[in-house]
Amino acid sequence: MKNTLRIATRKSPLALWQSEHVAACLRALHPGLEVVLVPMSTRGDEVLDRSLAAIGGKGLFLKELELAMQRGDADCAVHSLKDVPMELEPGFALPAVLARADHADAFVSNRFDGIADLPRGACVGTSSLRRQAQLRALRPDLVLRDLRGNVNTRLGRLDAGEYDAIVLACAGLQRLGLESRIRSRLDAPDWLPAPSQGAIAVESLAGDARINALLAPLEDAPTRICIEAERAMNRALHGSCHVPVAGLAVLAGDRVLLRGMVGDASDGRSVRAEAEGDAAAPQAVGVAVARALLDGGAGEFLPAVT
Ligand SMILES: NCc1[nH]cc(CCC(=O)O)c1CC(=O)O
Repeated sequence: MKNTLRIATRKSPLALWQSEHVAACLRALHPGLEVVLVPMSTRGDEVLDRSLAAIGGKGLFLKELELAMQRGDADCAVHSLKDVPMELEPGFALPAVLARADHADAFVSNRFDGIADLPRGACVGTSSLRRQAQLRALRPDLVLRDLRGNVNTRLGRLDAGEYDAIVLACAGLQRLGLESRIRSRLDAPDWLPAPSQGAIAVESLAGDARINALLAPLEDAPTRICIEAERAMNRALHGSCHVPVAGLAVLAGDRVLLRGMVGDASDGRSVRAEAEGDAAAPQAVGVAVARALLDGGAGEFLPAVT
């Protein structure tokens, strides 16, 4: 068998950048390995006129890529980890999470430097319930409008004057060479990103030992610790793109500190909690923060937690 590894990827510029990045890392790690991309379209990319929540958000960007792996048309898939559901489909694994890039959100505008500078009633574009909840909490007067599509599409609509400002992930802008569009970083502790924001993960068939051995050296251990805490919190809250859950873990030596937030996108009320624990057991920290959030009343903002 030829020494080849095929990466299934979405076709958006950001997805292609991320997959090319993983391909370049793999070529450097394994001289002689031929690494090719298999670009494909997913439902999440095609349906742009409805919110992700309305078309059944969960795994929307993954399904077609997983089917390609199951058919044997691809060996692995590259994802933004924040778009990966908390529970993978049976038979799939995440053998590698790469070193996290910038985790923060970006305030992007052609006229204003930050949220505090927006005039009363200004219009901000974002379809993320998490971003909407945090904007509402800071500025109840803002008009929040949906904004979907890939990063370039969203910037184009800002530039066309449809919004006074939009919120995007810093990591996506940086990867696409658009860092100069960031007017200010929205960062912890005041503003929290999506769990796993800024981290790239590689998905594969759990039983594919040859591929998983090739992917293993891409892993970044500190990033894995942080995202395990964030994803355990999100899992315990039944978090998904239907739910405004935010969270960020940071490592300090052998300790991991996790901050979490659950909010209401319509009225800006929110609950926050944080916990610290042993970096050897990050999921316990995630569960502790989820419990503290629920004790603080977060259940009211969550559809399905029992
Ligand atoms: N929801 C789409 C998405 N998924 C991952 C990123 C950014 C890159 C990352 O978080 O790693 C983006 C764009 C955005 O939120 O602005």
